[in-house]
Amino acid sequence: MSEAMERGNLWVVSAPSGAGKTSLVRELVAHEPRLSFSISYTTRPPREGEVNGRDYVFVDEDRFVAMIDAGEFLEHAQVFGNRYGTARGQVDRELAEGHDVLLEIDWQGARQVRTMMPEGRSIFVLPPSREELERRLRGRGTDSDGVIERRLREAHAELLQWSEFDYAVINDDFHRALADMQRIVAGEGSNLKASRPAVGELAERLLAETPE
Ligand SMILES: Nc1ncnc2c1ncn2[C@@H]1O[C@H](COP(=O)(O)OP(=O)(O)OP(=O)(O)O)[C@@H](O)[C@H]1O
Ligand SMILES: Nc1nc2c(ncn2[C@@H]2O[C@H](COP(=O)(O)O)[C@@H](O)[C@H]2O)c(=O)[nH]1
Repeated sequence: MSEAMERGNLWVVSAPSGAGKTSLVRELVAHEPRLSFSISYTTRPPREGEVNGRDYVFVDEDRFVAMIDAGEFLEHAQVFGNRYGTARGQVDRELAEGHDVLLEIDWQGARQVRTMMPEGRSIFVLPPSREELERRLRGRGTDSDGVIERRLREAHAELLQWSEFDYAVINDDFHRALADMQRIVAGEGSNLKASRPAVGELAERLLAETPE
């Protein structure tokens, strides 16, 4: 008699733009063979160096709306003036095959996933300061000043959600943050209840530094 395959775990990672979640998640997935990264769909134009099907599936507005109408998204949202969404089929398949799946999505998507898949676990990544967040966005060199300013403005709305997540990681030192994420996905991390005082203090400071 064959044993029933154990379903994989769903992980959601969110953070203000520029906090470093993509960099952390890429490293995490590279070191964790059990974990697969869900490639999102977006209407945002590709940045230099981004590859269709690796970084995102880049689609136009009509295709995105057709996918919404066909119920193909697990979650989707308008973020910084573009649409982003997670295709349901791939995630369901991976989980059914026993793989853990990681979604890197904004707070609106995280909220939708929390409602539909409450068994999922979520991680919020915080930058060490607003100044460092801006330095990282500018240093990345991928966005115009206008886009960077919009992302910094909208950091406030993202930061307001920190306490809705199960875990928080402060991305000050990259390797320490990566090690924290590795512990969390291995089931050995301290949840937010345990790390709440330090994280709460930083989150409040960041909220004060990033006006609405
Ligand atoms: N701990 C760190 N220290 C210094 N720089 C970092 C650190 N983590 C990430 N970075 C850098 O900060 C920049 C932003 O990182 P990244 O693109 O991963 O952010 P993000 O949160 O995914 O942003 P977005 O939501 O816009 O995609 C990158 O240039 C990255 O190399
Ligand atoms: N709700 C969703 N948000 C997503 C998804 N994929 C990415 N994102 C978020 O968008 C912003 C901007 O990303 P960028 O690549 O343009 O810098 C970032 O905060 C992501 O978390 C998704 O499928 N759904």
